[in-house]
Amino acid sequence: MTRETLSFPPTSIPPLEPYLPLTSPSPSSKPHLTLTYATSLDASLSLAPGVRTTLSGPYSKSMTHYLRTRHNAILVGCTTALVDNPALNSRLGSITSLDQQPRPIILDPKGRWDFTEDSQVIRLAAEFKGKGPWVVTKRGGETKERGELLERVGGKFLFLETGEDGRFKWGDVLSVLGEQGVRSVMVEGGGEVINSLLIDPENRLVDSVIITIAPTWLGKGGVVVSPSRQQGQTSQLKLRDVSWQPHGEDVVLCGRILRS
Ligand SMILES: NC(=O)C1=CN([C@@H]2O[C@H](COP(=O)(O)OP(=O)(O)OC[C@H]3O[C@@H](n4cnc5c(N)ncnc54)[C@H](O)[C@@H]3O)[C@@H](O)[C@H]2O)C=CC1
Ligand SMILES: Nc1nc(O)c(N)c(N[C@@H]2O[C@H](COP(=O)(O)O)[C@@H](O)[C@H]2O)n1
Repeated sequence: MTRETLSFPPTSIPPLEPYLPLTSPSPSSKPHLTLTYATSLDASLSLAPGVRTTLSGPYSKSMTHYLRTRHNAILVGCTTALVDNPALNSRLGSITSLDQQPRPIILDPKGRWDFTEDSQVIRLAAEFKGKGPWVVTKRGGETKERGELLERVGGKFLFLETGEDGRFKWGDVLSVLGEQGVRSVMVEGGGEVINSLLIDPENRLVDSVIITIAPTWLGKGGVVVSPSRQQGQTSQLKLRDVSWQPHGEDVVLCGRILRS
């Protein structure tokens, strides 16, 4: 498939800068986590689970590709990897080396992502247009064949234990990525990934939020961002240091989570 080449105007960078990871972070700190996704006016990420849905217009899309160059890694859940067959690289025309590409990370505790050499992210890594993905799984979620395929394109499996809910603790995910030298990660989705991140009790993991809001309603039945309220919770989950930036017909909301 021929992919487009994008450009992001340098004048659009300064308003984003306060929300982006430091270029020389302390090696001991946890990786900077930017939560970034595109949503409809009714908080949907897609029309339905399994339906890849374009929300970003051309300007906010190029912003996302710029953000991808400013993070060491880009993380999605295995349903997104399965249904979207995403590229997870940056297609900015200004990219000159593989070092500028983010490392794709797929959360896949049960080994559901059935990637082959034709999967976009694998093919692009083989063509040096993206880095080989790291698949975070539970022991038993890997196969020898998939491990070999990942290794051929510079990727690998990373192993973590899950809790009783079958999920990884987000703190463990960030620790294992930190041990691998990742200093910044942008989490793109999908719904389960974002909602599970937002119910973290202390909200100390998300450093900044950059959300593209598209002028459209997707209607009921979509994959919605709406974290479950914790038992007895009466407070709202709010943002601070908020800025709104128009990008074409979309608006980009930047902020940090207000900690209680
Ligand atoms: N508009 C946007 O910016 C984006 C839209 N999407 C859309 O989202 C939809 C997919 O979302 P969902 O169905 O909610 O699936 P998802 O992409 O969040 O993946 C869910 C799976 O990821 C794994 N997972 C999630 N959190 C985990 C955790 N804490 N520990 C361990 N494993 C974890 C589990 O295996 C779970 O079944 C797709 O339709 C996709 O197109 C996805 C990313 C961005
Ligand atoms: N920023 C943004 N806008 C949209 O309209 C989207 N549908 C998404 N989806 C996310 O981007 C991934 C696709 O990436 P590639 O273009 O294939 O590299 C998709 O899997 C979602 O994570 N994002």
